[in-house]
Amino acid sequence: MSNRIFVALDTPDLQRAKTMAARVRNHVGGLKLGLEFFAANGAHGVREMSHVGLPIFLDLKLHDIPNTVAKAIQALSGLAPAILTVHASGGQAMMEDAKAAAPAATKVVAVTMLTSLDDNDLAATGVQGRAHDHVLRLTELAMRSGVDGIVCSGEEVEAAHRCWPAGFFVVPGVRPADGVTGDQKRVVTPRQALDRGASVVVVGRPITQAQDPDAAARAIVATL
Ligand SMILES: O=C(O)c1cc(=O)[nH]c(=O)n1[C@@H]1O[C@H](COP(=O)(O)O)[C@@H](O)[C@H]1O
Repeated sequence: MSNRIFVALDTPDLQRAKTMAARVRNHVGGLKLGLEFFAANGAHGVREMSHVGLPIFLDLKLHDIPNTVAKAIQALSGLAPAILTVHASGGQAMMEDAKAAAPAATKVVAVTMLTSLDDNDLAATGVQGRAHDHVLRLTELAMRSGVDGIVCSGEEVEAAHRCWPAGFFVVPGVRPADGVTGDQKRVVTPRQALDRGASVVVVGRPITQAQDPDAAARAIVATL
């Protein structure tokens, strides 16, 4: 994949997602469709977006008992996304069953700790220690379970990559140097994320909420 930017099309509006994809398709390597899009448009919407001709990252962050996650993935398998997310905190058996249920060509990646959380948020959930250590523990668990990789922030990706050299690393929560962070807390630039070992970076609002999304996407690509 020459362009390693996936644009997050976080909208419930299929037409808006199509229009945005058409505007930026020459500047990004793939489209990420998440809960907001899927709740409104379902499998039909994902099929429509696949006509754009870019790899689809279906980000549903599945997190349930192993049987339920496996059956959900089987139900989605006709969509054959390039990338699909589950939560690493669902545990090893859940990740093993998720990988077994997914089409061979789909990379199953496990979300470690959301980029919208910091050390204090982690403590509030009852987990002792730093975000960095929590991410590395979950990275090892994901690696043992046989999934293809993880989602983490740019703050941990270098260490995670060292611990799992063959892993596939998705880094969201990236912002251009002058970007508004919004609800993201563990933030780096797209360039830093890739330099530190990200396989792909996810960029949403810095492109989709820009006055000129094509120019914003081009400007990010120019920094890489
Ligand atoms: O799995 C993800 O893609 C994800 C994990 C994570 O820890 N943080 C995170 O922001 N994301 C997703 O990445 C995208 C980030 O969007 P922006 O903050 O608008 O760039 C959203 O679609 C989130 O759902």
